[in-house]
Amino acid sequence: MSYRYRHNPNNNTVLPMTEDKFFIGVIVGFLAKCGADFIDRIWTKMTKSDRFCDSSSDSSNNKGCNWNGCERSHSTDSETSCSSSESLSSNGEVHGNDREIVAIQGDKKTPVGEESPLNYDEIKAIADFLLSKTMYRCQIGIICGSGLSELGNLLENRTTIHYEDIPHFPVSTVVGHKGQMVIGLLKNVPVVCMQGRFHPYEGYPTWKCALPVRVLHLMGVKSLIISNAAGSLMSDHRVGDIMIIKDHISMPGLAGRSPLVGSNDNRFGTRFPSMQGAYNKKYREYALKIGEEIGLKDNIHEGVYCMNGGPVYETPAECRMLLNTLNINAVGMSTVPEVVVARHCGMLVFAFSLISNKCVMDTDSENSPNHAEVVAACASRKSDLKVFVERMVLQIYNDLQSLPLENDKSYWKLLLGK
Ligand SMILES: O=P(O)(O)O[C@@H]1C[C@H](O)[C@@H](CO)O1
Ligand SMILES: Nc1nc2[nH]cnc2c(=O)[nH]1
Repeated sequence: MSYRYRHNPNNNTVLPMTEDKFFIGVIVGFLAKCGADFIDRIWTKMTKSDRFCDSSSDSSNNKGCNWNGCERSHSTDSETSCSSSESLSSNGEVHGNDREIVAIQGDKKTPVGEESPLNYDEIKAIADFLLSKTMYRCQIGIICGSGLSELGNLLENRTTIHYEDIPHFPVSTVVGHKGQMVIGLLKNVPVVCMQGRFHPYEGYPTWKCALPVRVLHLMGVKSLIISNAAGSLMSDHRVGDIMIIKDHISMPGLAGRSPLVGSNDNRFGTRFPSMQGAYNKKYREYALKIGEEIGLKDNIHEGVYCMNGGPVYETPAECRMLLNTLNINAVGMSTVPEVVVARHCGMLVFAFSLISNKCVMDTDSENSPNHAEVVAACASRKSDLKVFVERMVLQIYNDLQSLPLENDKSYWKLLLGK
């Protein structure tokens, strides 16, 4: 009988063992190692990249990961791979990689944090994709606020593109935001209309809330009509009134959440854009005039809009502060990132709030705002808004036809005011 020797680490001796026992030991050791590797691979797959980037059945929530976390092919950033540095917390709730942070609730993923903005080429690719779906070349864009999506249904001969079918695009998660882009004719004017927007409280960074504006810019849009639902702080405003926005205060912007945070691409605009005259004066004058002409003289106002982060509505104490200290007229949770990005790239902006509720100033009041009322208030004004927006589109379109050519210096003077 031949012997092999085995080291006993307990007492540092060498024990003899028969050759057949030795080979059985080698085979058992080999199988144990393979088993451990296999389990390790399965565990890694479950907890890291595959689970993080897998497409789940819920398209509304996995989109951010699929398009933006893993499949972005044009990025100049070398860290686009989805398995770069994700981590799973012990309670399984928050994952992150260099691209984005995703909150997991059950099997749904919501983007909650940092992700680098799309670059020029990526945004151009989205614009080209959308242009390939239509023969219209639109100079006017419309963004519909909560409950205001009906405006898009006015378009004739329209093409509808759902946000989930647009590469790199976020998806709408808020009631009253349809989540689709329509391109067609409004009073014979080619118009592109966003039926639904994105808000920071949905988990989107502000650059992503404003991403569609850059897309519209690269599609050729020159003037943007932006609508929102807002709570009014003014005693002379009524639910259903229109407030033409003349200026804004941006709570997220002042807190460092500007949509322009990050590297600046001069092809879009300058590093330090001015927001002076952001809300085009001529357009505001047209709107007041049109409002009067269509019988809304007592229902149309001008004012300053404040963007809050939401999703909570303001407390009565906050409402008193916004009115008495900051002189704000109406408050909402959107619009400003879109305006900032639009002005950065030289678009002309007209924005208005549909007053959907009166802000409650009294701490002991029984009244409180809710989203169903907000959406209903906007819907109840739809026929007036239809006429108002149609008239604005015609007026803006007429003006655009008399704009100088883009390579003329006076073009940029007109657009940027300098
Ligand atoms: O998208 P907008 O600003 O029109 O929607 C407002 C703000 C919140 O999203 C929602 C609150 O009711 O309405
Ligand atoms: N922040 C805020 N947003 C709104 N959107 C519609 N109404 C309101 C409101 O009262 N406050």
